[in-house]
Parts: sequence; structure tokens; C-alpha cells
Amino acid sequence: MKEIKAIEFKDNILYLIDQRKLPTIYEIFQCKDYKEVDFAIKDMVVRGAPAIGATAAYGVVLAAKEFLNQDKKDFLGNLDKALEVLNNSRPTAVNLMWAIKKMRLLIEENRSLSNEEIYVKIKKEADKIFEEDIATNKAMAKYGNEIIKQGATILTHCNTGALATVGYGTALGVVREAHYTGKNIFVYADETRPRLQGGRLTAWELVQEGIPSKLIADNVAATLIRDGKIDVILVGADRIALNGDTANKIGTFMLSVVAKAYNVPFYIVAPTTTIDFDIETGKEIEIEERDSIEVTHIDGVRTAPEGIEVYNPAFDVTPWENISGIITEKGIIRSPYKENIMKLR
Ligand SMILES: CSC[C@H]1O[C@H](OP(=O)(O)O)[C@H](O)[C@@H]1O
Repeated sequence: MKEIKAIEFKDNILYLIDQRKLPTIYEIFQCKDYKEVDFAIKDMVVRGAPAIGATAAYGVVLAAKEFLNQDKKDFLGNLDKALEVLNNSRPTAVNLMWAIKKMRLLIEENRSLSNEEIYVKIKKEADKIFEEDIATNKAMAKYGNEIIKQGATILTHCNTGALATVGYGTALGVVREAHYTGKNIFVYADETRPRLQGGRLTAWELVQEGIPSKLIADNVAATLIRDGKIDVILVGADRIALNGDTANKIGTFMLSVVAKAYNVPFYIVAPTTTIDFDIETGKEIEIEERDSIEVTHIDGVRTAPEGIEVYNPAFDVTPWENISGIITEKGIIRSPYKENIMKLR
């Protein structure tokens, strides 16, 4: 199994695989301060809910290091500004806000300590978030593998692999587990317009692992589902409401409708850190709208005419009624979602 490290923190530098350039160029993007981390999340150098949560946590570490020698008031004040900036870097994936909230609480509880002692605690917390994500993904993969039949054909959307997490992946982590436990699975990967996380990133991970697969244009999926070619659909998540409504990459909702029409099991694979316990339904989830250039250009080459207006939501919400189950590190949650999600608390 290839080890793909999307994120690495060493000697007060955060190293990120630059996912904007994969698969043609493998390049590491270095963040030396929290503003570079903010840029990296915004510009999708690093992306994927768990990955940006861990990345933001290390952004706080870099901020604490940067302001370490200031007096306490300035240290805490500047740290607070950094938390705000990082918290607002992207609006939909709740793992980001979850990580920042943990850091805020930690700083609040330890305000009376020295700057250095606070820095040490922040660094320890960031490392814990990092380590826990790998263990979480492996646990999710085992639960998910329970629903993967021998020889199953799996459809996935966007990228939910080692590049979207600290390691192994969420939905693609289940694919890895099924592959490595000899289930002889086959994967169809949606290319996932407009940023092509499937065509560029998932395809790259599948090739790295030698997992039998085919890349498809997003529009092919419905026909494969209708023709009984797909046994199960596995997708990731960016934010899950208490009733089970789930925000994920744009195009997920459409897949869920077709899956429901043809009775194909449709699973979300996500850690419990992706559940937003403060919202009842998907209606409360803010959907990020991104720059039009993502739709009018591919790799910097214009494909749509000057002057055309663009609507570019990066996510959509799949209603709980279309979801067969939510595979988490604590087990598979099924409807009634709120009742079963609350048991996780
Ligand atoms: C393992 S979470 C991956 C999740 O994040 C992706 O969004 P983006 O590439 O914009 O960060 C997509 O929604 C994936 O399902």
C-alpha cells in the first residue's frame, strides 16, 4: 500500500501536497505562517473536510509560534485574529470549524499559562487531531467493508481518499479496505466537474494502489446505475445535519436521486467530526460558491466564452431519505438519523 501524505508538519513548517497540480505535477507547498495556510485552504492546495480540519489546526500552531515572543495580551489577541481568519477560510466543511473550536477552547482554558506553555498545548492538540484522523479512517473502512459484497462494483464521487484526509481516506478508505481484504472490487470514479477531484485525485490514488477502476464523466453515472452496473455508491461528506441531510461535493444529490430510483444502496462515509450537532436539517448548511473561472476554464485554458455568467456552488445537500446509511468510525448509522446520531454523543 502506497503511503500518501497530503499533510506533514515538521520543524514549524506545514508541508502540503499541492493538489491543484496533481496528477501531472507532484509538488509540495510549504506554509510558514497561518496566512499561507489560509491561502492553501482557500485555493484548494489542500482540500477535503478532514484534511482542511487538520491543516487549520497546524495553522494555529504556526500562528502561536509567530506571536510567541509578544506580550500576553498581543499574543492572545493575534492568536484570536488567526483563529478567525482560518475559521473563515471555507464555509461548508464543518471539520474546519470543529478544529478551530477545539483550539479556541484550549487557549481559553489555558490563558493563565505562559505563551510557551500555550504553544506546547496547541501543538500537542494539532498532533492529536492528525493522529486520530488516521485511526478514525481505518475504523470507518472496517465498518464500511462490512457492506461491500465480494466482487462488488462501487461508484464514487469527488475525492475522498488519502488526499482528502490525513491518510487512508473516508469513502475511498472503504474502497482500499475492500481491495486489500480481497473483495475483488471494481471502481467507477466520477471525474467531478468543475475542479475534477475525481479525474485528477481519485484516479491518481486508484492508479497508485493498482485498484481496478475506470474514470467516467459525471454524466455517465446515471446510465451505469440504471443498467444495474453499480452495486453500491460510496461518497464523502462535508457537513451532516442531525436529521441526516448531508452536504457533499456538487453532483452528489443528483447521484442519490438516481440511486434511489433504481434501488442502489447509497452510503455516506464520514467521521463523526463531520456531524454538525448544532443544526437540525440541511437547510441550515452554508453552501460555498466558488469563482466562475473554475467553470469557464480548465487548467487555465478558457473553454467558455467571455461574458457568460456562471453559477458555481461547490456543494449540494442530499436529503436523508436518499441515504441508505452513514458509515462512521463508531459504526453505521441508519434512519431514524437524529435518534441514532444523538446516541453518538
Ligand atoms: C473526505 S471529505 C472529502 C469531501 O471534500 C470534498 O470537497 P472539496 O474537494 O471541495 O474539499 C468533497 O466534498 C468530498 O466528498
